[in-house]
Amino acid sequence: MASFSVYIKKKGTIGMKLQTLLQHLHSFTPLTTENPTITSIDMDSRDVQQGSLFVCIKGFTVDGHDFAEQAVARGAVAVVAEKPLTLPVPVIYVNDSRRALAVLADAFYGQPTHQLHVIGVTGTNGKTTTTHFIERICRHAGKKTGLIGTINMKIGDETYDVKNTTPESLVLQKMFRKMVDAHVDIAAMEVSSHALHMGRVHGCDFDVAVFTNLTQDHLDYHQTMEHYRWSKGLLFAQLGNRFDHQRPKFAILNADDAASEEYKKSTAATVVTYGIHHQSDIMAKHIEITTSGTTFQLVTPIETVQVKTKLIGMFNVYNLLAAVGACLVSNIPLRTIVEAIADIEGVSGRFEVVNAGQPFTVIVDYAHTPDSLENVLQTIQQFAKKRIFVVVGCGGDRDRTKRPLMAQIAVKYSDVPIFTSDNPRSEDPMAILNDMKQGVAEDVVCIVDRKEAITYAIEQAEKDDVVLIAGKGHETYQIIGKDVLYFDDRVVAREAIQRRTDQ
Ligand SMILES: CC(=O)N[C@H]1[C@@H](OP(=O)(O)OP(=O)(O)OC[C@H]2O[C@@H](n3ccc(=O)[nH]c3=O)[C@H](O)[C@@H]2O)O[C@H](CO)[C@@H](O)[C@@H]1O[C@H](C)C(=O)N[C@@H](C)C(=O)N[C@H](CCC(=O)O)C(=O)O
Ligand SMILES: Nc1ncnc2c1ncn2[C@@H]1O[C@H](COP(=O)(O)OP(=O)(O)OP(=O)(O)O)[C@@H](O)[C@H]1O
Ligand SMILES: N[C@H](CCC[C@H](N)C(=O)O)C(=O)O
Ligand SMILES: [Mg+2]
Repeated sequence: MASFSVYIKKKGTIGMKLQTLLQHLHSFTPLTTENPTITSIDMDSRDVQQGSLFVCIKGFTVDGHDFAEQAVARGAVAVVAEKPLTLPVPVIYVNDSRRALAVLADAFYGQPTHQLHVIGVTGTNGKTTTTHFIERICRHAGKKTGLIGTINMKIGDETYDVKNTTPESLVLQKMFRKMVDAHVDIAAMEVSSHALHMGRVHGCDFDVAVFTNLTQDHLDYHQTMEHYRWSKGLLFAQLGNRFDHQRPKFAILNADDAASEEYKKSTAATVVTYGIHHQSDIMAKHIEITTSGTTFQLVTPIETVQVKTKLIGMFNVYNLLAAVGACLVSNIPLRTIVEAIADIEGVSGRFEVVNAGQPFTVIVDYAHTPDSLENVLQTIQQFAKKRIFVVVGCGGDRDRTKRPLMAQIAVKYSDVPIFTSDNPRSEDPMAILNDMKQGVAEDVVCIVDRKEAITYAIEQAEKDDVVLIAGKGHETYQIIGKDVLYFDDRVVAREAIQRRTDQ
């Protein structure tokens, strides 16, 4: 709360004196005595308006320092930089401008996470699903909620577009401020390994940290599984190292995933475990999955209750257990949680059924990792009466080593695998398909155009078959080269079904 008193809000604009703001950069001795009023902080020169403090970030693509002059021309009154710059406004030099940005943003927006109950969810798969479950349970309990993740950011019903699963610190702190101003009680957010490693969440005062699972993804960025596991572990290691009984911190860990042992050791927070196979604080027992839903006995330290949900798939039982753990330590009554779970429909693009009256089942799912693809296909195998088709591709400019693995899984668990493009980005779509083919011995149908691939599957499918369209889920675009083209698996599938019906 220290800086809250200096956070000024007048006539719709906010402002803070430069010298006051700089006091938060503790290791820094200001070289300037100038003291302009800072009305915004920006990391993108194109967003700068009069009164901005522009922070130069060395990116993966370009160097923000190269845009400092442009930022000043647009009205920046001070600049934070790592390298010498000659500018007509004060320049504040720091060793690490991304880290400085996190500190400044937290201070500028009045340390909003100190005034919110923040639940962070990390793990390879299930972050979006689990945060959405937490949001729905909290709403059912009458709480005003905030949500940050892959699909969008939300305050109550209001939605905001996102570029990243976990945005940069500046975007995050601004959103948390908005949440505090809107009287949000609980915010649930996805915390990606990239964000943890790049320090996008420095300054976020999490109350609860949740771990879903760890399997292969993002080796393009992390290089090794050890680095990936360690990066995710930062959420637990940074969860506060003191026992503030007014504001206890909790780590909710998946006892069935080996990485939890490491995370348990790295956190000083109270650990609550959940699981199905290993003894844990919160457990699901006697699980029964049918095509219309799942029931299980939910064992908690409070009491054991029966749970009924419309969701299917063992992975969703795990996601529910993670959400139950997060909500219980956030003081949501168990009975309310169970009531809410009974109402939960799926999450957009996650095991989403496309029904246009066809005699076979079409499912769109965001599985884009080997483990998620395997989980989804295993779930489909449990209810499929006839053949399973899978239309799948792998993203360009992403972990190449997962391509042959995903291909192998598609072939292993389906009768008709069809390899196609996901988001090729800057890569040659044929080269991605070739990487996939390296994983399989036999010839697989390859149709580079995703629309054609989906259409092909739908035209071949017969009564009681299941068509899984994997990888893009809720996405409403396809990135080919630098072009972001409108594309929605659900719409393409529906149109293909319609064309077939009309024939
Ligand atoms: C590899 C990576 O993480 N890149 C992130 C990075 O972009 P970048 O380094 O390329 O930025 P840049 O374009 O070089 O720009 C550098 C600086 O110059 C500034 N600039 C640039 C142009 C200009 O005209 N003026 C200007 O000031 C930029 O605003 C920026 O401050 O910084 C950007 C701003 O924070 C991010 O949006 C961007 O995420 C890109 C879109 C991305 O795809 N990231 C992926 C890998 C990612 O982070 N994924 C995880 C989720 C994974 C999961 O769900 O499992 C995520 O959290 O999203
Ligand atoms: N707990 C889980 N374990 C394994 N697979 C899962 C789990 N939950 C969901 N999945 C599968 O992973 C896909 C992605 O789920 P979700 O979007 O919740 O994950 P995420 O962690 O948010 O992914 P991203 O890293 O892209 O943000 C789902 O469509 C489903 O196929
Ligand atoms: N958060 C994931 C999403 C991948 C979705 C998939 N459709 C792709 O483009 O690879 C990533 O950025 O790696
Ligand atoms: Mg997500």
